[in-house]
Amino acid sequence: MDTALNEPTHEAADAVGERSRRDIEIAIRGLDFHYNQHHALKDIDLDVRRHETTAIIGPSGCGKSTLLRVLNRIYALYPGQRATGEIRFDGKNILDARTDVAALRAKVGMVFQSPTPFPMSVYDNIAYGIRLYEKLSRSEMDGRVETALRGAALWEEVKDKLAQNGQGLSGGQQQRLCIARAIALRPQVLLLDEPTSALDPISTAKIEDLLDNLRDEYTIVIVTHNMQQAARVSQKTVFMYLGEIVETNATDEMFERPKERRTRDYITGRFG
Ligand SMILES: Nc1ncnc2c1ncn2[C@@H]1O[C@H](COP(=O)(O)OP(=O)(O)OP(=O)(O)O)[C@@H](O)[C@H]1O
Repeated sequence: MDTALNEPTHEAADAVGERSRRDIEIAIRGLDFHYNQHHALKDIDLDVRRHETTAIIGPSGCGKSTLLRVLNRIYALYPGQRATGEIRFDGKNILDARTDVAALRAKVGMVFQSPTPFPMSVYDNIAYGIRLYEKLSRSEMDGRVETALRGAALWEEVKDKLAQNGQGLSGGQQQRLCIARAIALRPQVLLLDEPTSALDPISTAKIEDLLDNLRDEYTIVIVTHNMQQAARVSQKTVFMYLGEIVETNATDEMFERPKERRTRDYITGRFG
């Protein structure tokens, strides 16, 4: 009797299942990716949890950037690149041919390895993308630009230089400008492909702090070669090797008690 009383009811178990489904921002199932004949991602299954930072690590060429590029379908700009399987986001499979790719890219923003500000003013770097999607008054736009720059921890450094060319900022400031540009569109997900690899340690620390704050509002997926960085910024880590996911785990677990020998070898620097 006691046991029966202590066992969770089906309703309770369903409620837990429902809650954990709601916590998943992106559910990837059976994802394969080809660059023409090259099979770069093989049968990937992964849940990306909401308001968490997921780090993707693994040796060069294992498919980290490819996986990131599939999540906002940026690959679709290139002929010969194709993805099959399912990536469920916002209740739809984004690989479906009917997906509105422009709307998807507004919801799933991307920041690249090298800072890529547009050759225009700091202000217009932010306003440009917003204007593609929304018609705002000048004062509304001013507010959105300021909010985005504050969100990227850049406002104090550029508030008196909004008319200056964005390409004239320091490398670290340019990368935060790119983050501001992405969050100005109010995305749900931010994808970052080695965002600090071109930056000095102080700029890197600023971006890492920023990522910690951004997690309150966004779901973040970051590709990094730097294992200390993965350990510092993420809650979940994915280790990839030769186009497959070898291991996915809570970041602390992954670095303290890797389950797979290949993960252990990689994080202890035996290959990669
Ligand atoms: N445009 C392309 N055409 C053909 N093959 C490609 C292309 N881009 C990447 N690949 C191949 O796909 C595989 C995965 O590449 P990807 O860039 O995703 O790896 P990665 O883990 O991000 O590597 P790195 O850490 O060096 O950036 C590699 O074998 C790579 O050579």
